[in-house]
Amino acid sequence: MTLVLNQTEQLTSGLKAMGVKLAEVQQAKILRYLELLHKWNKAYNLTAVRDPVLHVSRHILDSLAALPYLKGVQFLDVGAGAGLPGIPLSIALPESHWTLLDSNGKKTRFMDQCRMDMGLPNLRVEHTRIEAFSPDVKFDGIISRAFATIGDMIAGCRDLILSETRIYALKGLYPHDEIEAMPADFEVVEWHKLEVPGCDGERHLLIIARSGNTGGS
Ligand SMILES: C[S@@+](CC[C@H](N)C(=O)[O-])C[C@H]1O[C@@H](n2cnc3c(N)ncnc32)[C@H](O)[C@@H]1O
Repeated sequence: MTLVLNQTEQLTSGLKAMGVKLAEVQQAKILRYLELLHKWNKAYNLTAVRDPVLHVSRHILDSLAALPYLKGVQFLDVGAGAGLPGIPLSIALPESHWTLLDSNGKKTRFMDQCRMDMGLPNLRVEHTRIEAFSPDVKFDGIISRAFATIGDMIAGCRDLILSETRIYALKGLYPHDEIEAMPADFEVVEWHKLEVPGCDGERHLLIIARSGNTGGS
């Protein structure tokens, strides 16, 4: 009970500090996700962050920090693991559609369990390697956190990246080397330094697109 209260308070104050408004039902879904993550992490090793007190800042608020910069309605989270950042973002953006993909069956089963338990009709889970994925939709945005270098992410997703697709890469330190090594037909169109309550260290969001895509909608 104490745990839930702590997480509730942390979530409420974190969202307020970030200027993110979520309805009560959305906040309840996020708290239920935290509960499931804590429960199944013990058995399935879903995230290296073991302390549930840190899950709010390191996982939920960190994921939601990308919220103001997302454009479009159809998103793919590559290497979503336990559902990050895709699950918090799909809860915050119920009108958009989210495909959460991972090659690890334990993790996709967990995400599917969350989808059913929490009632997330805008979420779809794919158990496959990104290189083998052939979707039946076009993505406006492809997002990842802690998945791969920018170059490897582009290589894995290349066939899914249309001229108007934006790639969102959540990073710790500013990835100078990765940007330098990026394929020549891609460019960084936006860079945002993120403030995440409760997270020490730097957080960056790089928005990348095929050259010539300014991201206007
Ligand atoms: C370090 S975890 C990050 C998970 C999550 N995005 C997060 O921030 O907590 C990287 C994930 O990428 C997945 N992965 C690695 N290579 C992949 C590939 N080629 N296709 C799909 N998933 C992959 C792994 O199974 C793992 O769950």
